Amino acid sequence: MSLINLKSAPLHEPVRDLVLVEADHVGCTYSNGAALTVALQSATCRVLVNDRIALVGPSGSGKSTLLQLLGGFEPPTSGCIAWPLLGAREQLRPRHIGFIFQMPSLLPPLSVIENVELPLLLLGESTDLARQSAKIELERIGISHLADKLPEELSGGQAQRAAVARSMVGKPRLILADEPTGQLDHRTARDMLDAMFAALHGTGTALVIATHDPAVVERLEQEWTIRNGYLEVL
Ligand SMILES: Nc1ncnc2c1ncn2[C@@H]1O[C@H](COP(=O)(O)OP(=O)(O)OP(=O)(O)O)[C@@H](O)[C@H]1O
Repeated sequence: MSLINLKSAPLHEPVRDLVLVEADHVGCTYSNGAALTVALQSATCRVLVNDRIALVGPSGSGKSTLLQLLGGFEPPTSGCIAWPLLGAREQLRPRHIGFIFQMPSLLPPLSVIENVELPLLLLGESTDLARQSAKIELERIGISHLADKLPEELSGGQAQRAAVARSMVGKPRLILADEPTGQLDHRTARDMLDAMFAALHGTGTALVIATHDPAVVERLEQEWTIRNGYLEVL
């Protein structure tokens, strides 16, 4: 459970010291030529160290959009987002924020272990250390046996577990996951969440998971709901 109900809490110390990301009346409108889609409207929320948050809502309600804004992929079209503990938007990934995409996102020419070690290599880690860390992460997520496979040789669920390992290998302080269990059967989903929670235990790393799965929601401590682009933070 979050230490404090932050929706209304004033930003006094020590609350300020715990804020990984905060969105203040954030909106996002996509424009494709003359067509405008308002995906998110005036969303206000904060993620603290150690939070475990489920982001729920109907398909098309704006969950992915909010996660991508919190992950700093794009600036919002209105409102402000800040990452007080993490730094500027350009420096967030992969060092501070791990992101698990809804769609398959492994690089096709690289093996599973090469995909998983890549964030560390991009951060300047030595090849030996990166390989060692990637092996440990694959073990944690239970897919060591897939290390040398190419993405095209994986099932959707196996590819998603590799993406989870990749998101965690750099020990980010915030993990944003877009439907990470969407392609997994119940047992595999449960095992993967067990592995994620075990790996995150005691690290302070916060987790926000967009999901339609009630079994995932009940394992998290807070629930945010989006409907038609409007976010409700309980
Ligand atoms: N790149 C884009 N260009 C235009 N419209 C977009 C784009 N991305 C999303 N949208 C629209 O923004 C709205 C919110 O989409 P979003 O993907 O955030 O919803 P979601 O809640 O994550 O849906 P789902 O549960 O199906 O993944 C939808 O109407 C969608 O069609």
